[in-house]
Amino acid sequence: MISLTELRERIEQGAVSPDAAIAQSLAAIRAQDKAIGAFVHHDEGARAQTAGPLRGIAVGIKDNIDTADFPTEMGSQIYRGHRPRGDAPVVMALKRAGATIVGKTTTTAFAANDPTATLNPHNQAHTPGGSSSGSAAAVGGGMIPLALGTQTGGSVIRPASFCGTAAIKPSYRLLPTVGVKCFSWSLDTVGLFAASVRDVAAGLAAMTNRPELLVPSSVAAPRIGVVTQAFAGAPEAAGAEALQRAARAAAQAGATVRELAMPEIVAEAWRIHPVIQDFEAHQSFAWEYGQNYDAMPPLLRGRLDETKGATPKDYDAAVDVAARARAALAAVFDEVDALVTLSAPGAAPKGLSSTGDPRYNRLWTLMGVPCVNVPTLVADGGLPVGVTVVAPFGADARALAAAAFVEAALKRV
Ligand SMILES: NC(=O)CC[C@H](N)C(=O)O
Repeated sequence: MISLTELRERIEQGAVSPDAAIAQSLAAIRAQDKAIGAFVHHDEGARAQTAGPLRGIAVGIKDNIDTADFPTEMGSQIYRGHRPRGDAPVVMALKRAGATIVGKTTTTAFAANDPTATLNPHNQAHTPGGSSSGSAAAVGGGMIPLALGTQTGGSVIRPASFCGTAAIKPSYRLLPTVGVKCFSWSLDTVGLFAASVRDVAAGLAAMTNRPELLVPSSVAAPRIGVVTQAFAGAPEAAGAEALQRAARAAAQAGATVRELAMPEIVAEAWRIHPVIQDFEAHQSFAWEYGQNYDAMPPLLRGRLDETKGATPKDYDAAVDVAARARAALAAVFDEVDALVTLSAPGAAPKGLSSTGDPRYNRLWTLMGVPCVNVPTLVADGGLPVGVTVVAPFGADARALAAAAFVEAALKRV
């Protein structure tokens, strides 16, 4: 993978020019993307900017995010050739920080569950995950140092785990979702993929102009609660092993580590995430579903067919559960600094019929809390498996620092 912070250091030292850094990514895309299929469109003529903390950094943007310089097709034939007039604010934030947008990365149609043709860069017989399939595969495959994705269920953290990249799903609304195709406005969150936790932090700090998000050179050992999310069912062997390994490594590095059960209302929030997602999706996709039914992606359409009966009363009750669960989860953090949990049930599933299961991701999306994927082990077939580090709402710096601690601890075992 291309490390953003290492590349930036080389650019600052004059060892590589910003244009050469962009050219390196374009060459990597040319060499690899025919096989992987991470990009929908990319610009062979992309050039570096001359100033800004992200100068020379080639970025891929998930194709459900508006760009003026590339079509934005949402992974759906309904939007074939669609070209927004302007850039989404998150794209402008990258440009203002000096980054170069080199292309648009594949998304499952409307960031739901109908798989793309993108392959996992570590093992082409497997899915890269979704819905941010192209962003995870492009960073994991060493084509670009930074990419944007979005998460409504588990669409940033899970593909990051499957493709062996670090990633952050920041606190809800830290990054604006204006100009992002809406799926569920209570859940949709823009996230970042990069090679390491420090790289992700550097990207987010530059985009938001919040240097406090950078990981300090030394991180104090955190108090960690390990959460198995038993309410979501048991993981596969590789998922369980990743969680154990991360917990053990953190403890050996000096962290206080203990298993933590979630309050019942938090488990209840896990159950009702789909009620909120699907009720809002019916409104978000009212035009596509109502006027383009036949062209809708089949899995998303089927899901909307199944959930047509949901009532405002069901939705309001779910919103109430979510609010109470957020308060209960905040209290959990009186006792620990961060949680460590599963990023996925196991390694990336074989084949391209599924992008994997978001069951260990969706609770945290609904809670709005920052989540960082830390690559943890490599399972059979060369497939990576990560864990998720979670911090309280608004404590993105703490999530990143704790994740960097776990990442460094894993390197020592
Ligand atoms: N965009 C999303 O996060 C929702 C898609 C789906 N629930 C998933 O996580 O795979």
